[in-house]
Amino acid sequence: MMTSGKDAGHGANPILKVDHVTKKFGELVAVNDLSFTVEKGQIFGIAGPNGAGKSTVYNLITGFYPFDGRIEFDGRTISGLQPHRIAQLGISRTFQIPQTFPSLTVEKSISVGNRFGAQGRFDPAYVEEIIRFLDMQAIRHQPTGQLNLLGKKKLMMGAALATRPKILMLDEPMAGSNANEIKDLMAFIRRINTDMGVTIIIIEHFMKVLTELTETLLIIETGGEICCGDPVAVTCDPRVIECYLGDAYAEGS
Ligand SMILES: Nc1ncnc2c1ncn2[C@@H]1O[C@H](COP(=O)(O)OP(=O)(O)OP(=O)(O)O)[C@@H](O)[C@H]1O
Repeated sequence: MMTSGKDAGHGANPILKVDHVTKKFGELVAVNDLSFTVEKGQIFGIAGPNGAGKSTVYNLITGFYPFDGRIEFDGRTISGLQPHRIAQLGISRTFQIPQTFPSLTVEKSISVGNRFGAQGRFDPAYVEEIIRFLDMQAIRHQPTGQLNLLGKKKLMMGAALATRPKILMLDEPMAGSNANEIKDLMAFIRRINTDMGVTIIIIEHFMKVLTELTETLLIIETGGEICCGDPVAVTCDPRVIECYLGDAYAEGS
């Protein structure tokens, strides 16, 4: 079903509402009166050309910059809160280039995430659960700097999950991965959503990943919405083909 992200707040069970949000860097309008709603339990995709404002949207949700408009998470306004406070309320994110502490072991890295999310309290049983979920029991004492790219990506998601988020925001998780790794990561992301019950927002350039994985897809350009709705319908939208996908994609799909 094709809807508009502007219908913010009309979903059955919203967990995140971005409501008329604008962010300017000097004269540059990076995010322009953008509204969208993410439903609890969803995998929600965001795509658009380079410089469209996708990462800035993540930075606004996670509290890195002040902005105009309002963001509501799980029934409360989070606009203006500090990043660590937003993280502790239950929004966690990963980065396109895996950010790990190279000299820390797998187990310690997951523990750091757990301590941070629980504001210093530590739950070793939950750390154990995450290590099992990652299938990293055999390499728990290995420094994360020795992991391959796929391992680092999963470890970064595991450390984020150790904070016990309600929403996990992934920034181009497939970047630099081959076809087999993409398949593996897609299955892993599905398990985070279904087995752990975590709502997921994913920025990605691989449209096949978005059409297979997401339930709702938002396309933005120059900071504003182009369209939002069922991912297959969105990729057939002439405005999306014109501004982002190009005719070659439309002919090949
Ligand atoms: N801290 C900043 N200061 C000034 N301009 C910024 C800042 N962060 C982003 N921008 C600008 O805002 C616009 C949106 O950038 P953003 O990184 O959000 O786009 P994006 O869609 O994530 O792009 P990409 O797909 O290339 O990662 C760009 O023109 C960028 O140069």
